[in-house]
Amino acid sequence: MEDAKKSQTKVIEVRDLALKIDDHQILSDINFSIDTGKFVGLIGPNGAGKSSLLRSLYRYTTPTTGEIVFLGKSLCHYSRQDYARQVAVVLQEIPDHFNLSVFDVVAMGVLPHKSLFSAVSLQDKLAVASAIDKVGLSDKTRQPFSYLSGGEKQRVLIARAIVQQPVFLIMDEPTSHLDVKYQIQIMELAKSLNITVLASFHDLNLAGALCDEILVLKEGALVADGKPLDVFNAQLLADVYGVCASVSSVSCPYEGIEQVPHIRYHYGYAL
Ligand SMILES: Nc1ncnc2c1ncn2[C@@H]1O[C@H](COP(=O)(O)OP(=O)(O)OP(=O)(O)O)[C@@H](O)[C@H]1O
Repeated sequence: MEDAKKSQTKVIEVRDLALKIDDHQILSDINFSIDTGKFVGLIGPNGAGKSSLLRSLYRYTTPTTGEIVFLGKSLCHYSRQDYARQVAVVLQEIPDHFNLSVFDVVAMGVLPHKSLFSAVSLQDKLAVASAIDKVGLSDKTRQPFSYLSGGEKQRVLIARAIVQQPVFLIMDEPTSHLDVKYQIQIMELAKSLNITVLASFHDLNLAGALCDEILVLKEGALVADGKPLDVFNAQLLADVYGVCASVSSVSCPYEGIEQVPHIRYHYGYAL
């Protein structure tokens, strides 16, 4: 089974996906796949359907039509627990983990791997402590989660995902509460996990610098996908976001990538 998982080149395939709620067509005709180990950014303006698409992928929402295939098998053939063991989710809304400490919230990451009533082992505790350290919150390990700032809570949820050791990590605007240092740190951390990631972004320069591939949603449809340098251009930014911008190519700090796009917005054009 482990070997079968590793040999899959595609972690996720989305085929002809559409989502309609009441009379509202939220997503239509979505087709894409993500290869193992890729870090993919999902971008698009407010209301484009990014969260709706991600919700379908982590099984919160059932698409109206189409199919999602995870590691070669249709999602409907996975039990909830089996899927939860392999897919971690970090959301922009921060759940209120009433009365739980930072340690307890991060330790929830080991639960999908445990049978009912089995205890958290010493090895689990070390993994939890190590993940808390990685996100820079060791000094807050015993603090109640509810006392943390929005950015600190977000970092705790990333630590929980690290502990879960998923095959696939889905992140819905994970940097929305973070200051610029932690925006970069958290996304670099997600990248360093060397797992397959699909993350939605509003910061296009951050997405362009970090992602192997970009998916662009507009009004519920996938209008572009490819490498950041191929996707980001002035025409696309005008068409999708209605902004005037120029895109240049700059050298990249990350190993294996030579050039990344850099977007410069021109303000005042809408006046
Ligand atoms: N349960 C629902 N019922 C009706 N409409 C919905 C529902 N969920 C989402 N929508 C609508 O679907 C569209 C896409 O919403 P979604 O939250 O997926 O967009 P988004 O790209 O994530 O936006 P943002 O960048 O603002 O977070 C919006 O018009 C939203 O109002």
